[in-house]
Amino acid sequence: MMHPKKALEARKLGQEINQLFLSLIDERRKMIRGSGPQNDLLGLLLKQSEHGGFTKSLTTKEVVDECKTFFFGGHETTALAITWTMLLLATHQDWQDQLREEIREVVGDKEIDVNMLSGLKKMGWVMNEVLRLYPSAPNAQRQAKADIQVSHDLSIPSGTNMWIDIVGMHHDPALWGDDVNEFKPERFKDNIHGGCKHKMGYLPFGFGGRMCIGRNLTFLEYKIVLSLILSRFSFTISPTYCHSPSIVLSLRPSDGLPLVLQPL
Ligand code: HEM
Repeated sequence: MMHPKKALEARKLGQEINQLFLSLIDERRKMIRGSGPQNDLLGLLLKQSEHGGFTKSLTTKEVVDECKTFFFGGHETTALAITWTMLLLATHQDWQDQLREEIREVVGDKEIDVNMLSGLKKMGWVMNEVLRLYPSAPNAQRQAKADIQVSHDLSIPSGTNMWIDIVGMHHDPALWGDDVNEFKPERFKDNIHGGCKHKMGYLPFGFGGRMCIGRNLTFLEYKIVLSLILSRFSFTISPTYCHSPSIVLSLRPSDGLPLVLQPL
């Protein structure tokens, strides 16, 4: 249970966030009346909230909730994936060089373009490996809708809430082998599961019908941001860095990630 003072603070913060989204929604509604709907996510949600469509209309509270899900689900997860990548590239200069070389080959002197991103293959392996070692979303949740008989001595009663430990699965030597804790992006070279012995053992974006809806956008953002950084700077880890990953909903470095950047 949360300390009452903390609970009060959390409630106040929650209200502030709701208020912030409500004012953004209000502003956007006024804009829509002036210049018509906009086809970004908020524009589409508001169109649905005002005109319904095939399904029922969304209430303003539901629009606020959707905004919160997308904002919190979409922002920090990608930012953390890039953060942990910076750590691993700072401590694995060979991979930093390989990615820079790949960017030179694929992007060259041109401005980066979305059609180039699929050519950044090694960067894709690196992202997969970073999300294996440091999954930004460290667990997924499910509720049993019926009694489940997992094995002869394990049954899960209907209604049980389950936390699926993604960090634990991604660090299980029985699934990955003795080099489980090593940074080896080449695991993903010819294998989308990274060579994991169980096809459900690698789940950075969850699974099934509720799998992360933003995963393709993440790959896009990740590759663009990383290409821009790598083509402008080389970097090493600052001597003040203290390795202390912690789970506060997401998996983050508790004392930040100080780096030493060198312009190229
Ligand atoms: C590295 C980046 C990301 C990671 C690791 C990540 C991970 C996850 C995970 C583990 C889930 C739960 C899936 C499940 O329960 O099976 C999830 C759900 C979700 N994610 Fe992401 N995510 C990322 C980026 C994004 C982005 C960029 C967006 C949107 C802009 C986004 C939007 C969502 C939404 C809306 C859900 C809920 C889907 C639903 O319940 O149907 N995520 N994500």
